[in-house]
Amino acid sequence: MILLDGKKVSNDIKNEITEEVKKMKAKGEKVPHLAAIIVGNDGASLTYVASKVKACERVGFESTMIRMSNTTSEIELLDKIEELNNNPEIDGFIIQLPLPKQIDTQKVLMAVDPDKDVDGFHPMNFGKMALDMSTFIPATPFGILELLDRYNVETKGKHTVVIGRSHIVGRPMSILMGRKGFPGNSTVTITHSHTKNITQITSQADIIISALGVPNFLKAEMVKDDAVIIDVGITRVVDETSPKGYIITGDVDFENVSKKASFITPVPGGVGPMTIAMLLKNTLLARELRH
Ligand SMILES: Nc1nc2c(c(=O)[nH]1)N[C@@H](CN(C=O)c1ccc(C(=O)N[C@@H](CCC(=O)O)C(=O)O)cc1)CN2
Repeated sequence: MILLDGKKVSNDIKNEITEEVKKMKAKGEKVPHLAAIIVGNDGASLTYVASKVKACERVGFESTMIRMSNTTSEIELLDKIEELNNNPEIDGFIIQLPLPKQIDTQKVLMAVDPDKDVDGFHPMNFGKMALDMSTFIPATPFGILELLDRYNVETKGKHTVVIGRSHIVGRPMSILMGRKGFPGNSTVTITHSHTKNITQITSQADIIISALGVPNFLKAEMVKDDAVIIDVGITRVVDETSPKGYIITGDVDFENVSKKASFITPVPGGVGPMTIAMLLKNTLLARELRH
């Protein structure tokens, strides 16, 4: 079994981006600037945005974090988005998800200038991705493609089963794994909460990408020998004995599934760190497209 080490690969990517930024600085160019809007006080979301800001500092990007209260109205958020759309200093920005209930997420994401949409969530960018056009690919699926690429995991002609159909991971992942090129060219099945007899489907898969958010959902008996396992789950499970009071748990029963897998991502240290690295890549791309 080979561990797909997202922590290591994301560090490699950050080092590569740092070199690009040094070249920009040497030419007297302005460095990429990422902004992140966070609405509310969700602990996990605050951690992720803090990691994004830290990653920007590490590679030499500028960053701006905008905190808005939990009671922010949709109009107030749309005004802030308009401000960022029109701010020439900002190359790309994200709105950290999930958003509080009073805000229509889809409406908000559609308000982002597609050229600054470094999360790749705007329908125009999603459509471009589906049509194999060059665009911002959502960071988590982009990170998974990069991991498969850097570890030379064969995807052509394989059967990929995606568990979960979220707009952020499952849906784009299913499109990307089936597209022409590498990684891709695989035959994709997408499963969700209404899928019947899921074990029958997962046990035929060469590659399983689980983005369900149910701790230890994928058991060894659901997986065939030598399958490639990508675990996108990052659930915080209460654990009084750990210093933080919780442990991060993936969708995959790692201890048992890893004994059968050919390649597997750990949680933590797998797909999560790749998400941040690929957001930086998208921000670099946004900067290049604007200049
Ligand atoms: N606007 C967005 N919102 C959300 C996205 C996104 O891509 N754009 N994805 C997730 C959250 N996310 C980034 O925003 C994210 C999740 C997890 C990690 C990560 O590095 N996880 C670590 C564990 C960290 C921990 O202690 O909690 C790991 O897996 O090793 C990074 C980014 C939803 N929202």
